[in-house]
Amino acid sequence: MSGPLVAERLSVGHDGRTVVADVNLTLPAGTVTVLVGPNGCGKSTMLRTLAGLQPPTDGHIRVLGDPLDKLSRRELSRRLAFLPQTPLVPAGITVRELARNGRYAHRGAFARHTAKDLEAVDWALRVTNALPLADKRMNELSGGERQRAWLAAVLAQEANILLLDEPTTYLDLRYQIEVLEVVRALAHEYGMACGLVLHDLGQASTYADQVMLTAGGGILGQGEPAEVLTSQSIARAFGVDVKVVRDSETGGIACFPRSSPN
Ligand SMILES: Nc1ncnc2c1ncn2[C@@H]1O[C@H](COP(=O)(O)OP(=O)(O)OP(=O)(O)O)[C@@H](O)[C@H]1O
Repeated sequence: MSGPLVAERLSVGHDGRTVVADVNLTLPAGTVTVLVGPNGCGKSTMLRTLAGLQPPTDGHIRVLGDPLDKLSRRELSRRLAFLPQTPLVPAGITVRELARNGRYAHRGAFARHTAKDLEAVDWALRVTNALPLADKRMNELSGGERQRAWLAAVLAQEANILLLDEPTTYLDLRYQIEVLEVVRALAHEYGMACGLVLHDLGQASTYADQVMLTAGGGILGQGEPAEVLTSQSIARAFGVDVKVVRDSETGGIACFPRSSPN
């Protein structure tokens, strides 16, 4: 499979210690890929490595055909946008200013914003339903509003690839759905390659075109949610005995515990 983001025989980790080994992964254009797995299995490490924020312990990553480690920070930012779990908010900044900062990769450090920059910012604010928040300061927003503002900022970057680390954390159900609907639209309507980490297997199976199940230092399954997220694979990955019920309309699953974890 080809795609804007391709990793071959990728191993990731920290301080020379490999956390996930030997992964082949493609994020195709126009699809949502969701990484799931137990706490500490290496999902964030994987995403940060794919985003170029830390080097792999082994293997190769290509971004739009070019080796990631050969791209300048600015060139990489034009191709790939990353939203970490807890991004730091610059003091006193408004939502529109934050989104404008997302245009950094498209202009010089001291250059003025062009009409194209302003257009991209407006588009990003509109798509994320953040236009009504545009002139509010980030520190005046609720968690859900702030998350939409961050999403607008990474969208304003107009990258081909979007990586989001647990974008639904701290959000109530409505905002979780809203963020996931935006991500799905970005993939299916705008052709972006979206990769995100989620803990909720129901949401992962509903919104993912492909799922990657990580545990025990490797990949237990990769493919369509219905193939990957079974009671057997969930038992192996999470050490829990669950009955998996699939909703025929949405493809989403619900997990019902059959016994307590030991
Ligand atoms: N900066 C770091 N330095 C050293 N080890 C780290 C660092 N960050 C994470 N780790 C370790 O790497 C492993 C994987 O962590 P990671 O955060 O990638 O897991 P995760 O699957 O995202 O977990 P969670 O679901 O809890 O967010 C863990 O053992 C963790 O302790």
